[in-house]
Amino acid sequence: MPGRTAKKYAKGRLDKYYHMAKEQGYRARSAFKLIQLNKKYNFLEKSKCLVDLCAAPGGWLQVASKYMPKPNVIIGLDLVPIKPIPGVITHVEDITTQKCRATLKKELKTWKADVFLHDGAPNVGVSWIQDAFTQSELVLASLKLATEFLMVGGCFVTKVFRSKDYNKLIWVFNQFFGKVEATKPASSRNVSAEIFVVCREYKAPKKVDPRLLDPKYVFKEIDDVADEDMDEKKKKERQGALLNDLFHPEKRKRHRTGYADGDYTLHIANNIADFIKGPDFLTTLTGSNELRFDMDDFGKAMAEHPITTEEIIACCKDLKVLGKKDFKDLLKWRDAMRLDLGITTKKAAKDDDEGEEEEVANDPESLADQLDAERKIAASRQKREKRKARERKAKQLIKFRLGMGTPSDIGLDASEAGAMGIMDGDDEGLFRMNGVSSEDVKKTQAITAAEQAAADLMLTDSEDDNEDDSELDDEDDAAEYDSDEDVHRKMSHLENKLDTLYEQFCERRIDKDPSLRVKKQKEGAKAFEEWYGIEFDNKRKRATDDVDGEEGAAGADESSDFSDDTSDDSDMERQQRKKPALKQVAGKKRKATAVTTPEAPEEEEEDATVDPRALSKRARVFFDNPLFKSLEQPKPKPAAPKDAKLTKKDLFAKEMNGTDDEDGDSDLDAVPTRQEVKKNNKKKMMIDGFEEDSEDEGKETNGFEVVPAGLDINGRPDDNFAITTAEAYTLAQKMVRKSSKRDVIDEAYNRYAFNDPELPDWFTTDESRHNKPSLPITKEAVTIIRQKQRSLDARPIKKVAEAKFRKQMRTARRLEKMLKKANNVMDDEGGEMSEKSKLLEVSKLKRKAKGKSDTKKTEVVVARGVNRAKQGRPKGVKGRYKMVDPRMKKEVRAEKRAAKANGRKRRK
Ligand SMILES: C[S@@+](CC[C@H](N)C(=O)[O-])C[C@H]1O[C@@H](n2cnc3c(N)ncnc32)[C@H](O)[C@@H]1O
Repeated sequence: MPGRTAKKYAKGRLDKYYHMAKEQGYRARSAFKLIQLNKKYNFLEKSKCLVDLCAAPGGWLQVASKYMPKPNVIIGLDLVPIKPIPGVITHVEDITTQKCRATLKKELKTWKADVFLHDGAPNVGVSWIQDAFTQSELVLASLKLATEFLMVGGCFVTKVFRSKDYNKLIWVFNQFFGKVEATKPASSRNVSAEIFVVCREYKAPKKVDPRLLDPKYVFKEIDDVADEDMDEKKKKERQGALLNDLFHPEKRKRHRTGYADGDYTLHIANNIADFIKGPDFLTTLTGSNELRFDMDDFGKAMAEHPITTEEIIACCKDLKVLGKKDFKDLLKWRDAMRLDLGITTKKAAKDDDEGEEEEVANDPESLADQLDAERKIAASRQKREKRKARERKAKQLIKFRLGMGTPSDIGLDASEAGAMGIMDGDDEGLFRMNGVSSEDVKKTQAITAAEQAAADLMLTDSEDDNEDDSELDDEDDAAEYDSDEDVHRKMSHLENKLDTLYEQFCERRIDKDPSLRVKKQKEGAKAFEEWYGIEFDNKRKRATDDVDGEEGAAGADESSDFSDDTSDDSDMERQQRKKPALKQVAGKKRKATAVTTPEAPEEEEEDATVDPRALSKRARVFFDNPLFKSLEQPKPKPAAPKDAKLTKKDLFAKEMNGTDDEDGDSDLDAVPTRQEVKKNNKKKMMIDGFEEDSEDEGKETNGFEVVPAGLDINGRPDDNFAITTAEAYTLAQKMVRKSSKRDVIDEAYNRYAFNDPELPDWFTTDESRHNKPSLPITKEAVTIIRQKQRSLDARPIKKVAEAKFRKQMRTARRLEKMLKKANNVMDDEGGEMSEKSKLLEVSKLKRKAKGKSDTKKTEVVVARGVNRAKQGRPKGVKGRYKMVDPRMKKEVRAEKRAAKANGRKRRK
């Protein structure tokens, strides 16, 4: 894109020297080149006459005028006019012409210049080679002028380009000057091929050899001499090197002496005739980008020659992309063409071929080397492909791990998947800590193993035998996870360890924190109650109260169930003997789904081992589910003697831990159906899901003590069972209607209801904080509950009522006393008091009893506002009063303070 390149180039030009030149008022950034050259060689300070060739726009002239001592003569010449600079003479001249010489002579007259500057650069537009050549010509032209008008010891500063002419120019300079130094000032861009040569101590020879200043001679003669001097051996060496460059361009050596000959442009096109006829055809071939057939008639004839194939023409169009074979074809074509044209004979051609073959054979890259190199390339390509395949596989494994692929994606077929533990069709996405299926375990292990293998692959890709290693690894992994039992064993071992550690952690925490201990106990009791019902807890409470009696002692023991295992055992044994059916309550909650049917036979009712009254509301709701109706009730088995010995706590612990014995099924058989519950309780009164047996109140029936729910004055269950929350109210409302009741029951089977009892403790503990259903509430329910709460709040609290009562009592006592005294006064047996004084005394006592003092209070009224300067009773004041003004109040206080202080002084 030319636009972009131009922009970039222009931008790159705006460097710091550009900005500095702008700031300091120089016309060109090149001014700094002269400043830096002068800084190094100090030629301006001691010169009085200076000639600047190719001076436009005048940057160097500005510098010269600034640094040269005054008065001075500064002459500037250029092809283009230079804007006037004070004290500087400028002319429009071509420095290569005689006219320019005449102008200069006219200006200088008999003077000789101290310094000659030349910063000429050919105007661009022609080819680079042409530019370079003209530059060299310009240099020689400027040198020619300098040799004519420079004074002895004078200085000549010129710009040259690092080209094949560079050394020749330096040689010429050395013929005229005592000191010749090439330098590149910092302000000269590195990308520029320009270099500045400072020639000092001009020798001013009386006779100048015109050939030294003739470009044709200077640049040609030396080249020809060199070619002639080149002996046969060197020629062969050069040819060999050129062939090497052709066949192995990647090994081509850089020309460190300067720019490669002719390598000035990006694209070099030469005439095909030079290649066919020229003696230095190899140089032409290596130094060209293109060999053109259209430069002259010879070329055109060559293009149409029958030997010239289209391939040859195509090859000649872009030589830089050709390979070894193409170059060989080109050389063969050249030989054939030369033979055909009669330039060479067959014998000479044969000799040439031999020579060429010899060169090729002498080439350091022999065929064996080439084969070796090619083998290396093939091996590295293979390695690269292997690495890429491994990386691809690893990526797919990661994808699979993230659930974005299938085992087939990672190149595992069914058997491999099986071996590695990846099961097809396994859609269980979640891993469980407990009860992990063998499939899950295998899958996890396989993924881990596969990931490990992938990591190994990624890490060791540089090794040749990596693949073998990884294969071995895979085999090892497969062998490692061959056995399900092994996997189970390992997993359960790990889980046990984890559980143990968690339990230890919990215990330590509870030991440290007493509040946690209390909480834990409460939770234990609550959980127990959740399952067995509140009766057991009530019994425990009662037993605690009844410590003195025999029963009380037993109860006390029972109450210690929660802390002492041994006492609990003995006591519960007794309980078990009494109520063998109790143990049948035990069973896993989730297993209980396989329990009873409503159509259970009559005789089985007797074996209904659990009294539903003993169950909590939650447990009953669970077992009352209509789902159980459809299940067949298996025949109950007699209670196992082992279980009979178990205590309630043991049973509870068993259930809470989810551990079960072989008799688990029989336990489950004992859970009663709703019909059984109804039959068992048909003589009993049901109150809000809790029963009361008035006859058996306080007694133990069917293994559980039945404690009646309290009733309020309206005969409704007391506050323990009252609807106190908006949730309960909403629920109750729903339960009234048949359809909504069904919904409630259905909704009760939610994810919160059936927690997997096999989940680890640490998980359930954490979950219990958040795993609660949010029950729906209605606006109406909220309003009712609020009103209820308000009415409750309106009632006086106990303490206030007590305080009021105490006050009343005190008043009553006071009145009693007063009455006694009043009676005494009235009975004045001595007759010392008059009737009037008796009345006065009685009324005084009366007031005293009421807590009122005799002395009337005097109200102090400040005389401000409406009362300011008011005579008589102030507004709105009854009884005694005293008018004061704010000032007086302060003065009175001050007086009091002073009096007090005086009194103290006097006392001292
Ligand atoms: C790089 S500029 C010189 C800048 C100058 N040194 C400065 O500081 O302002 C090169 C100049 O050489 C001039 N030039 C090229 N060929 C010339 C020739 N044959 N005769 C005179 N001037 C020539 C161009 O016109 C151009 O202005």
